[in-house]
Amino acid sequence: MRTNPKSPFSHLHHLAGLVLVIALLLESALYFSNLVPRQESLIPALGALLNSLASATLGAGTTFAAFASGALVVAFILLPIQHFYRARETLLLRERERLAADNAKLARQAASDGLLGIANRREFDRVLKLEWRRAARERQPLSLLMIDIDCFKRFNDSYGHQEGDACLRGVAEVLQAAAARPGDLVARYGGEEMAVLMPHTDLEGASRLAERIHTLLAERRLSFPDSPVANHVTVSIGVAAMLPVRNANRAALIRQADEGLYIAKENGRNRTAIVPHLRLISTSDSESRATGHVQGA
Ligand SMILES: Nc1nc2c(ncn2[C@@H]2O[C@H](COP(=O)(O)OP(=O)(O)OP(=O)(O)O)[C@@H](O)[C@H]2O)c(=O)[nH]1
Repeated sequence: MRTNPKSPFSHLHHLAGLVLVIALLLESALYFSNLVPRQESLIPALGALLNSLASATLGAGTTFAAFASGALVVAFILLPIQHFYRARETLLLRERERLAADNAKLARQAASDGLLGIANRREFDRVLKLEWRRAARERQPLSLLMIDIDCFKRFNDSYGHQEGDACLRGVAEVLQAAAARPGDLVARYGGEEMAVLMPHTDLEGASRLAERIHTLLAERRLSFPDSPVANHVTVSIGVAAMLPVRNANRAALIRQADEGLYIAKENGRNRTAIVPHLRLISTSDSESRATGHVQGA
């Protein structure tokens, strides 16, 4: 059926349709472009605009028609679209949170030893590098304990590798209980050798921690009747401390603690050997030798 082009109702129809289409396009465009926060719907504002436009130009009857068609558009087009995008947004947010949690878990796994649950060698190297630089910046001492289970080969030979693994876990737990400061790092350095890195700690503080490890281990009494040292699991510990200098060779700290460990083993095991050099170390003197000072446990 053809409509009379001069009929005011026909103009009203076109105008209302045009306004509604523009409203719909505007709402969608704003949604897609992120120009307004998505929590703030424009729908009430657009409804009010439609109403005032219609009543100003066309009178009460047509106001109702505009309001009714606007309400239909809102109910059947705009609200479902809004609902769809909000649901999608929630889904994306959850997915992002899940990915962040997965990434954190993967990073933790990559940094820790699968058997002992303490930091692995890679993480130790990473943290040593960072702490060395920080200590140089803050002119603070950095200490290191190198810890080795005594006669562990005999332990494995006597009780088997599974018991050996349990023993390693027990020692790692003792180290974690002893190194209680938030900055301390307990790591598996390799095989049955573990390390504790202590920022802001001098030789005296590090030696106290070494003694605490011997005491806690004796209290824990991890059974080792075949040990030639004691009838429980014991460790030997090398202690070193330095005042690092940026760009200096941090391997010197490891070398010094290793030297202490060697001396502790040589002197009968189940003891601590302190390499007593709290000194500024530079690239040139990093090769110089440390002399060992032995302390019984
Ligand atoms: N069960 C178990 N054993 C390990 C692991 N890593 C290294 N070992 C064992 O640790 C033992 C280390 O032995 P050695 O280096 O000879 O030293 P030790 O017997 O502890 O003697 P001292 O260090 O001189 O007291 C070896 O038998 C390794 O097989 C591990 O993850 N699990």
